[in-house]
Amino acid sequence: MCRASLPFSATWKLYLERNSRCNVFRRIGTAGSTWWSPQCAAVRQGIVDMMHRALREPEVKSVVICGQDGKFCGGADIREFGAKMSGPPLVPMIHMIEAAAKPVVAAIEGVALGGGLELALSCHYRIAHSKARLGLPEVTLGLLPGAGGTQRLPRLIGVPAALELITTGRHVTAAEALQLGIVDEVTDQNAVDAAVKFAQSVEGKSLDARRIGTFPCPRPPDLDAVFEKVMKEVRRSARGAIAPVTCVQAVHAAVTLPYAKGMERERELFSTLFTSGQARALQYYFFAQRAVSRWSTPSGARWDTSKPRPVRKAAVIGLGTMGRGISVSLAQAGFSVVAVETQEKQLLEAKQAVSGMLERDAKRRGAPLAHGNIKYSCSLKAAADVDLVIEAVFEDMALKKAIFRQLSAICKPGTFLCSNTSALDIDELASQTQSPELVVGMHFFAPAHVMKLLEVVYGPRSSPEAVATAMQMGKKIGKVSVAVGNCRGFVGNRMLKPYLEQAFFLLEEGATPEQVDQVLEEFGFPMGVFKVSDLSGLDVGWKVRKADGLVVPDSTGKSARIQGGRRYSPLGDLLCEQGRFGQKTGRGWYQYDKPGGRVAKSDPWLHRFLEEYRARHGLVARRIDQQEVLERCLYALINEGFQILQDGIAAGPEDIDVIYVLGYGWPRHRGGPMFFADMVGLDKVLDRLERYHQLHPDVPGLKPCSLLRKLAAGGCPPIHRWREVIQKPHSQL
Ligand SMILES: CCCCCC/C=C/CC(=O)SCCNC(=O)CCNC(=O)[C@H](O)C(C)(C)COP(=O)(O)OP(=O)(O)OC[C@H]1O[C@@H](n2cnc3c(N)ncnc32)[C@H](O)[C@@H]1OP(=O)(O)O
Repeated sequence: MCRASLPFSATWKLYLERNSRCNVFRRIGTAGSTWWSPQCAAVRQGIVDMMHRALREPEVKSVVICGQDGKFCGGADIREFGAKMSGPPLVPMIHMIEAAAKPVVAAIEGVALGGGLELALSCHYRIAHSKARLGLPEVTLGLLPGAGGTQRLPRLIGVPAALELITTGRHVTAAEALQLGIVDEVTDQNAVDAAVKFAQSVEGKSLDARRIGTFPCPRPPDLDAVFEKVMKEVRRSARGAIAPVTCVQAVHAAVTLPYAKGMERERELFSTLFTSGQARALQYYFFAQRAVSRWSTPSGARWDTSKPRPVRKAAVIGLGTMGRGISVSLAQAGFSVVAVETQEKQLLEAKQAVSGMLERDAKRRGAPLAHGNIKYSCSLKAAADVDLVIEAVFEDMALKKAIFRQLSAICKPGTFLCSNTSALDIDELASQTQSPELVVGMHFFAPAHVMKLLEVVYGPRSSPEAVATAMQMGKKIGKVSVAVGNCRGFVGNRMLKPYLEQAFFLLEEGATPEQVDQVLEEFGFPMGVFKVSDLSGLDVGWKVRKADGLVVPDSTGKSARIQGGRRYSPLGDLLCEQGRFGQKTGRGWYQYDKPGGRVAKSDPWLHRFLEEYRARHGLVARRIDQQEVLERCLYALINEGFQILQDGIAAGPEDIDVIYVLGYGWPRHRGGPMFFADMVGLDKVLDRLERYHQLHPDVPGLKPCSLLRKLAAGGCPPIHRWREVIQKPHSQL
């Protein structure tokens, strides 16, 4: 089967030059798809057979390998990794190509990624189209380039550049590939024609200096120091991911071992990664990120049946931190933006800040400045003729409602009205407007021009067209958009609540912020929960809790630890009462050298405060081990994830996992919270939650959700089968 419509599934053609004088080429082999599938075996078989013929037939003087439909090769078909490999193995095939006595030229159009680039590196010459992209992205899938990539690339472009490309998986443009020395020529014309011409020009020339496997690997004079430094940096940024570290080991082998031994080492290291849970998690995540674009809602609205409306001009209302970031994102993507802030002074400040952000970004990306795309105004009336509005004012329902009422009167009919609220009821906002079907949430994450995630929140009255338009708009501004239902906190912030709650309870029971944070950081989060709270500001949650009536003393005048029959920890409120709002005040769960300081230091005051708090409430501190910290925080969060699936707020586990990886720092190599639950075992998660709930019956967040029970009772089906078990509730959408 030919899957030529998929960019990764390049179909191979092998052109052999029959007669260089009259420039006639005969297509002698075509096979579909990628390395691992049956078709892929056919591809390799095709290449091996044709190479044998090309080498045998005296009239053939050179060979050009190219893809079909303008794509060289995106590498292996990830879905086939589990299958048994058949057909000729890849590594002997690339050795055969490299050893060929006639010149073999790779004509690279579209992409040459992973195994695709490794094949190209085995050719004697590489000619790329100017729009092609090349890279070894295996590390992002939990692997390393296992067909000689870690041995050939450092020989070709040097150790530092190869390490950078292999440990990050970064794709490079053809121009950069030329500069690095990965390709020999770049053309704006037809790359296959150019490669054929090139092949003719090198016929009969010696290939001794063209076989990368025979090159000595450049050896930095201070080899040990170089690798030690790189390893330290890679370990730090990998946050527990094993593939980047293993990639460094493989490149080290290229420098320290002869080629054949280096290849053996590459294979051994590849095998350890190939069967690892991290590779499974990263490959799951690869597809999850693509699956979220195929959104659906409980009422049956879907990505493929709902048409978005074109948006050319958009307004952003409120130019605080979020509004500024959103304006920058829209302007950079070419939208015409009206940025509104009602106070003149704030408008001026925002204008300066936005201009600075646009300038820095243009410089970083080498892109043109997008200043001209933004007009500033103090009046909501400036939004009269826009196609879509994103309201990003302070998180206050009364204020937002007033704005939605005004917008509904001011904007032309059909304008979509969106809110960047992170938790408030979208339907309540919609009820203020004449056309509630045009209202959806567009929840950005700070900093909005950097973070890739967008939660698109549909209310019960949002039209499929409004959801589709917001989803498409997200895509246009480079976000990964996930459609979610309307409830307090939507998906991300709703799951955060039980997680935070557990962290507070653990402090009450004897843990310290340092201990909890260390466990979470060792798990792979860039920052523990208390450091994140200090960064975002403790006062934000305090205001919400006050508005919810939670910040009240009990009958003895102490802060209440039970609210509505549920356990409640007032620790965060008590810190705020002391003016400790986190980094901004220089004090929070940690201390900082000054207000706005970034480096968290342990604070003896906080430890004394916790001891006094426990004494006041008759709590006896106990030793809490790492496992309990991790399980209580993560399983409470995961349990809420199951509840969200059960309530139909997220359509599938992939939506939750993408939100957590992109929005909340969940380590990618652990796939996301729902994938992690699947890896741990649903029965084990259930068992531990039951145990913790028995010990803490006044914490509803620890009571296992019925969907989790159902899945466990059903034999713990793998994650890709959960959707079959999730019952879709009825909705009016
Ligand atoms: C000793 C043993 C030696 C073994 C050595 C051989 C091993 C080789 C390892 C590899 O080659 S690993 C694979 C390396 N390649 C990649 O990681 C490429 C991943 N894909 C991409 O970067 C992009 O998809 C693309 C190719 C640049 C195209 O991007 P575009 O934005 O145009 O399209 P997408 O939406 O991303 O993808 C379209 C469609 O295709 C599916 N897909 C893409 N790549 C793969 C793949 N490698 N395997 C399977 N499926 C792939 C993607 O999921 C989309 O389909 P969907 O149905 O919408 O999900």
